[in-house]
Amino acid sequence: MSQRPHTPLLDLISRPADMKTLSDDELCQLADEVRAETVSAVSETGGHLGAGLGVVELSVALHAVFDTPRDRLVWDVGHQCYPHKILTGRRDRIRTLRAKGGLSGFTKRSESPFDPFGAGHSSTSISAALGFAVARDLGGAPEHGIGDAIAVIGDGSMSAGMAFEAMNNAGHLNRRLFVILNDNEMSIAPPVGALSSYLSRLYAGEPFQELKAAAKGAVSLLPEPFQEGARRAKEMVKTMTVGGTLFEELGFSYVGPIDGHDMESLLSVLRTVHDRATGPMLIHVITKKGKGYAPAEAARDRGHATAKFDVPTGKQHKAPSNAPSYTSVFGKALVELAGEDDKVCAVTAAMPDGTGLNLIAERYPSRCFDVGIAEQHGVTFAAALAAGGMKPFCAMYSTFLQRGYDQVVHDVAVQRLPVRFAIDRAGLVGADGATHAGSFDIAFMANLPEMVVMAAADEAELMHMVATAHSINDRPSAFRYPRGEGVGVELPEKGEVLEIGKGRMIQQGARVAILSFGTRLAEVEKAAEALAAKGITPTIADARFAKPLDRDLILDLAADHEALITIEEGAVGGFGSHVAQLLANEAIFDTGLKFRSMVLPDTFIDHANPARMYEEACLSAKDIEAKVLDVLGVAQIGEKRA
Ligand SMILES: Cc1ncc(C[n+]2csc(CCOP(=O)(O)OP(=O)(O)O)c2C)c(N)n1
Ligand SMILES: CC(=O)[C@@H](O)[C@H](O)COP(=O)(O)O
Ligand SMILES: [Mg+2]
Repeated sequence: MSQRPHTPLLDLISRPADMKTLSDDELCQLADEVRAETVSAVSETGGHLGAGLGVVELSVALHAVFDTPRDRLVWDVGHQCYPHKILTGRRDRIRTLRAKGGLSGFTKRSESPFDPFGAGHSSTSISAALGFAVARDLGGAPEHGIGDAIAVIGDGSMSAGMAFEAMNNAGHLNRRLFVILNDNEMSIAPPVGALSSYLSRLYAGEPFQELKAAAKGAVSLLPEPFQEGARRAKEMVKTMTVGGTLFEELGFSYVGPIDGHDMESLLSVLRTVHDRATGPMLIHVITKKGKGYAPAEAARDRGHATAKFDVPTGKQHKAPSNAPSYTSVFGKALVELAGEDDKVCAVTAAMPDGTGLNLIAERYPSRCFDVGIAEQHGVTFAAALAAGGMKPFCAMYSTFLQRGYDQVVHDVAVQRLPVRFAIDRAGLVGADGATHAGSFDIAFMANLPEMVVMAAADEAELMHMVATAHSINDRPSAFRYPRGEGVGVELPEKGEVLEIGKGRMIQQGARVAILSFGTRLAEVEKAAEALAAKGITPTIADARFAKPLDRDLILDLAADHEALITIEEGAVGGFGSHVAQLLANEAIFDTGLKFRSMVLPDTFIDHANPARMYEEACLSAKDIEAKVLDVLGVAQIGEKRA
């Protein structure tokens, strides 16, 4: 970080309009201050650091040149938006990032008019910016009007099909639209794929001053001093095997590559394109993830995400762990299986470390596939691996699997192919908030014919479910487990193959039975302790399977108890709904059984730590205890939590 003494300019900037009077030198100074403020804030909050540090100059330059919020600036994923938040009236709350009641870690429409489109999942920005451009041209938002539409998308996010669907449409619609390709040669992990290699080839070995404006019209859009270099670059590009850049072939004018940390280049190119562009334009900006903060620049993930840390050393303050994470238990179990069975293979969509597949990638690299941010392709690719005789484990976060859902239905389930879905980050995930919550997978997987759906109650159960999924060769299966540490149970040497569709009894009690699906079981057991003190001993069972249901277990529990309560870390439509359907169809409600289903509330829950989120969702031990007392008609002393 620059150490030069200066009068703090950031104190004078409460919104981008305040930047309009700053000189270019002052904008450079402002960028240094924004970088220091970003590092300082994230050291206190934790969060996504590296991506934001890489776009500090770009954020300042975009706000200096464009007229936000009238011009709609759309950040892809939104994990790089902290500098943007600092510049757009949220500096006073920047140290509340990702905490309950604080700023979101992503862009969010309800938070600020400077966030015209919310994000969290990748590769949506070009579609959104194009939508704004067309709304503008059709006279939308007549009160304030819509000016320009600008998408800022990273090289990793550019690999997704959705980005290309938008480019395809934008090239055809031919509206004035800016796509800034922020190329830092990083995704969360190093980027993979032919597109990544292509982008590198676009600037390999070229000094930045030799701006390659390969598009016919683009040369004239560049500032005078750059035009000669650009002409030469254009000649050079003509000699390449491709006829022009891929982006030009799609109907965009291409400008770049530009050094995204050189404010002078950024400002002059953005001013020129701002003044002269008529159609869609792609500006290729080269940046460094983690730029300007040495510990981030040196980290394997370039500081992509961090816990709170000490600024001078970069040392992160991580709470000591008491148990292995579910992710690592899954990753190790899969490596073991892959050692025993050479048909086992694995697919991740740009999350090798996050899903634990880094372990199999290291040990059996030829059987682990990082397909990039391409969940749809990843699922279909896994389907065909299965059709071709392999045993694929498709490991995705619950929230990102949503993007591959048609492929789950059409390519996997309809064809009854034995893809094993390892669904990580199931349930509420904490600081990433609503966009990343794994709330829907039980519902959207369990409604598919023949799909086997399991949820692990603890990390030993997860090992059994990996083994069980491996053994299912005639249909698809899925097992879900949450973010974070397990409960600390002893791990078996090897996972056991479970009997399909059979749950397990945890405790035999009377009057009320609690049937848990997944890791709420620990809270159920806590609630049972509190209930024991009140003379109530609930029966507790772990369903293990949402599909097929353990009919015998459920019907026995229903027959032997006054009340049956189901609980799961998922939205309505999941496990509890399937149990209710069974009870209704078997006319069990006619017998007077009291049935309650505890699910996530029908609302999107904002970021907080997971325990707080589950309290808000009324799925914690206290809520389970209250539900039992309520269903049994036992009077409760004390107040109900608001
Ligand atoms: C659909 C989807 N899949 C996966 C992710 C997880 N994810 C968040 S950021 C990221 C990497 C993005 O890389 P890039 O766009 O190059 O941005 P950078 O972090 O390099 O600035 C990934 C894989 C996501 N947010 N959305
Ligand atoms: C921005 C994004 O989508 C990812 O970086 C995500 O925040 C990762 O989540 P985990 O921390 O649970 O791996
Ligand atoms: Mg990147």
